[in-house]
Amino acid sequence: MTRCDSLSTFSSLFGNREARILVLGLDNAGKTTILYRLQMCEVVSTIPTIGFNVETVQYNNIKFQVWDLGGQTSIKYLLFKLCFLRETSQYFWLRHGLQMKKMLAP
Ligand SMILES: Nc1nc2c(ncn2[C@@H]2O[C@H](COP(=O)(O)OP(=O)(O)OP(=O)(O)O)[C@@H](O)[C@H]2O)c(=O)[nH]1
Ligand SMILES: [Mg+2]
Repeated sequence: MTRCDSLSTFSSLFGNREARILVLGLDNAGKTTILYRLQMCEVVSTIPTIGFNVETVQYNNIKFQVWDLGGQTSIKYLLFKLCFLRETSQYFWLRHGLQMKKMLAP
């Protein structure tokens, strides 16, 4: 899927407006890779995200503010709270099937 294909899919969800997207997932799921793939059309090498990355991605008339939240357990539940408390247009939980057990662990 190209960058434009991906953004076109997102834009069909939001229509013509600004949108804030929260990308959630376990560590090493590929969240930061997706963020920079959308923004720069490149697959960049990443390191584990401490805290978050936030970038703006423009596509046609739509401005996406994409929040990529580090998946480390210590901040995972804080970020969940943020997700529900703040005004967020959409959020995505990025997961790998083999990580379900880890996600469900206390
Ligand atoms: N094979 C494969 N590897 C991927 C893919 N997406 C990301 N990776 C690799 O997975 C590793 C982790 O990617 P990140 O984007 O840093 O993962 P993350 O979800 O941001 O991780 P945290 O910041 O720790 O929460 C990197 O080595 C990426 O190159 C994918 O679609 N396929
Ligand atoms: Mg990351």
